[in-house]
Amino acid sequence: MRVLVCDKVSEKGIQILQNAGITVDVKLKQTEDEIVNIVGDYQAVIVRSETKITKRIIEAGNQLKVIGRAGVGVDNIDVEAATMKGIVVCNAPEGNTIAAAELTMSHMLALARKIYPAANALKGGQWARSKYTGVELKGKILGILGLGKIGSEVAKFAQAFGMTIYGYDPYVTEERAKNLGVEIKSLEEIYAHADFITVHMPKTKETYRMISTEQLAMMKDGVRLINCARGGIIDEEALYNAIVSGKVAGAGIDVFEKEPTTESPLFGLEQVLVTPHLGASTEEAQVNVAIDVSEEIVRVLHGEVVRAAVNIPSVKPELMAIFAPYLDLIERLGRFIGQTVNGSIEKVTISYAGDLAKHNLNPLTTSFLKGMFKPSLQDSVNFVNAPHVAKQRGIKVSEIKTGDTEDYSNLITATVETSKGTRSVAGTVLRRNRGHILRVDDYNLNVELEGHMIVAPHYDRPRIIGGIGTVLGEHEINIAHMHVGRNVVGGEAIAILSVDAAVPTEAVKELAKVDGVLDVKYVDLT
Ligand SMILES: NC(=O)c1ccc[n+]([C@@H]2O[C@H](COP(=O)([O-])OP(=O)(O)OC[C@H]3O[C@@H](n4cnc5c(N)ncnc54)[C@H](O)[C@@H]3O)[C@@H](O)[C@H]2O)c1
Ligand SMILES: O=C(O)[C@H](O)COP(=O)(O)O
Repeated sequence: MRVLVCDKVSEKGIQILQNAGITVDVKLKQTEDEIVNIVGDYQAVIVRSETKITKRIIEAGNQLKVIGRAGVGVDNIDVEAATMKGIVVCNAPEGNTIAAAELTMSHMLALARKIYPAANALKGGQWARSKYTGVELKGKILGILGLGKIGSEVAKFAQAFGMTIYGYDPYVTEERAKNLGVEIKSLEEIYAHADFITVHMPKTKETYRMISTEQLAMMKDGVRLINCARGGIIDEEALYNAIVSGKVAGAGIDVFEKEPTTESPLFGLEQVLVTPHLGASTEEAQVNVAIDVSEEIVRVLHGEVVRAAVNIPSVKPELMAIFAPYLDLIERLGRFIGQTVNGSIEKVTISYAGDLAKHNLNPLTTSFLKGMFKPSLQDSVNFVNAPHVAKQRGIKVSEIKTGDTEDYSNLITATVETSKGTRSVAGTVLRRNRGHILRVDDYNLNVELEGHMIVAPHYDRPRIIGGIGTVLGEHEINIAHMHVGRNVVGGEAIAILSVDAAVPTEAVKELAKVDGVLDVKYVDLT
């Protein structure tokens, strides 16, 4: 296995990959074309924020299984293109939190005390004390937009300086904010009252230029702004104008709309303190993120559970112990359905009953979809792209949590509606963690979901089962188990056979001709 490292990462991470038997090629500062030419030889790529992993690169990466970001932001990776190709995108979400929060505080303190212009003046030969009188943080209001990992750390640091913290984050509860000592406020309230405002959210359609001329005008005179998150969240031109007009007293900017950059009107203003995207650039953070992303890449390449994938649901290890047998069961239910329905699939409803229903069931539903598409899409569908394949095909997927476990500790029922009808299967995990199918449509049964199976709805009358046995015998296929489910004597019934070998298409056709057999499907669960 080979990993291509496109941006500078700590040796500690590279050692982890090498110790796992992975060949590591470090090729820095490559153009898109250069990467396109070589990426086909690699199963994994590692980047920081410099190298852009574009759709072209992803399309050329025929063996790519994972793109690792040694850091937080994945806006330099075309995650959608990776997802559609079934490539895991993972990051190192925690390793540089403290580094970025400390840089934010550095900017805040430096702005408050005018350290940058004062230092420059002194080095330029001016002993100008009164010109560089600053303000204190104590007693001031800090507005934090984005109360995730870094925003939360900044809140803690700033409280230690005696600041009052106002926070805005539509995805954070009042309870969590209260625990952090943050007062949740609207954006308007923050703009009206904050002495310092710092942004800590990802760059999205919603956050791009979310602080522009209109918002700056709503702010308190003399406000100081900090952006150590992503370039473009604060509109650079609007900021420039607001500083020149005197509305904004200062700004600390670590990230820019266009990177790298060595030219910006902001660089000409002494009230602006700039750093070249140094938020994560501490020795400690670089070791942390390199280790985290490398371990994640080893896990992906070894087929283990991924912890920090941004495009698949990750499962905590303790939950994984509960989920593991059900992930296997539900994938098999999906494969069973995928091979037994007629017509094109329009809707999938999965009902979960029992203790399982307490958890986020996204990984289980994804596993079902992966299994359902597997017979038609083979290896082009995986845990990463299965929900997107469903969406792309216009298939509606929903989950229901119910209480009725029918005496099993957990029961999963999947119902698939197609252009030609509905198929429903229910299953659970029984002895030795084996997945069992307990119901097909209205028929109750109990069959282990494995190996080669035949599903044959038929009329409940003599000689049909015998006819099926004769055909299989003629093809030298041994029957291991057989279960027949029926609801009304003489009505319709279903036969589910477990057989010891693959059933050739010819045999399936012959089985379908047995008088009284309504349909025959061969299910391969090997
Ligand atoms: N300067 C650097 O070198 C550096 C280093 C690390 C991280 N970062 C960047 O800092 C930012 C925050 O990183 P993090 O690790 O704290 O991420 P995080 O995911 O833990 O937190 C981001 C927070 O932003 C919130 N959010 C999303 N949209 C929002 C909106 N419209 N308004 C308000 N809040 C919103 C989310 O709910 C979340 O709580 C990211 O953009 C990351 O890329 C920069
Ligand atoms: O999102 C991040 O983790 C930071 O922006 C750090 O980027 P870097 O790894 O290029 O320093």
